[in-house]
Amino acid sequence: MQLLDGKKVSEEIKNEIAIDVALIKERGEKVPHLAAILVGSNGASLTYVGSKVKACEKVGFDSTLVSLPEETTEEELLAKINELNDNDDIDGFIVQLPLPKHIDEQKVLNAVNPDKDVDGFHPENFGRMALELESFIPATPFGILQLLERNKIETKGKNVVVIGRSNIVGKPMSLLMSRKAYPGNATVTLTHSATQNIEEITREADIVITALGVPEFLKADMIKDGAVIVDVGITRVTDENHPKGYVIKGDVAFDEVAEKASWITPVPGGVGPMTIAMLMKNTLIARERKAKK
Ligand SMILES: Nc1nc2c(c(=O)[nH]1)N[C@@H](CN(C=O)c1ccc(C(=O)N[C@@H](CCC(=O)O)C(=O)O)cc1)CN2
Repeated sequence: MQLLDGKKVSEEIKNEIAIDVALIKERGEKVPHLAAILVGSNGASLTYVGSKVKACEKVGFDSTLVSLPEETTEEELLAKINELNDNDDIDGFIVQLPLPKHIDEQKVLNAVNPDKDVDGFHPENFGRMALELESFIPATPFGILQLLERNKIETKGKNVVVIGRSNIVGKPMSLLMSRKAYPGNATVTLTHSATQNIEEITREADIVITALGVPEFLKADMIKDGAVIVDVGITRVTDENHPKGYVIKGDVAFDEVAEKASWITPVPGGVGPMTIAMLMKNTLIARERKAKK
């Protein structure tokens, strides 16, 4: 078994971005500027947004964190989004998900200017991605593509099984793996909560990408020998013996699955850090596209 090391690959990508930023500075141009909107104080979201701000510092971007209280209304959030849409200094921005239940998530994502939508969640970007046109690719699927490509994993003609149909990971991932370009050109099965006998489907997979959020869902007897396993799950499970009070569990029963897999992502240190690195990449792309206009 070989590790699909997201920590290592994400550092490589951030170093490459930092070199590009140094060149931007040398030319006397403005460095990319990412803004993040966080509504409420969900512990995991605070961590992720903190990692995004730290990554901006590392690669040399400007960053702005907009923290809004849990009680923020949909109208107030939409007003903030319009402000960022109109602010020429901001190249790209994200709205950290999930949002509090009283806010309509899709309505909010629809309000982001597609040119600044570095999460790739706006319907225009999603549609363009599906049509294999230039678009922003959501950071987690983009990160998985990079992990496969940089480890030279063959995908053409392979059976890929995606578990989970979220708009952030499962749906875009299934579209990307079925597109013509590498990594892709695979035969894709998108499974979800209504899928029956899922183990019969996963056992046929050359590559399993699981984004379910159920700790240790994928067991060794559900995969075939030599399969590539990509674990997107990051569930916080309470553990009073741990200094943080929780441990992070993936969707994969790592030890037993690793014995059968050819490649596997660890959790933590797999897909998570790639998500952050690819958000940086999308922000750089947003800046470059704007500079060309
Ligand atoms: N607007 C968005 N919201 C959310 C996204 C997203 O891409 N855009 N994805 C997830 C959360 N997420 C980024 O926002 C994210 C999740 C996990 C990690 C990560 O590095 N995880 C570490 C463990 C960190 C920890 O919990 O201590 C790892 O896997 O090694 C980064 C980003 C939902 N919301």
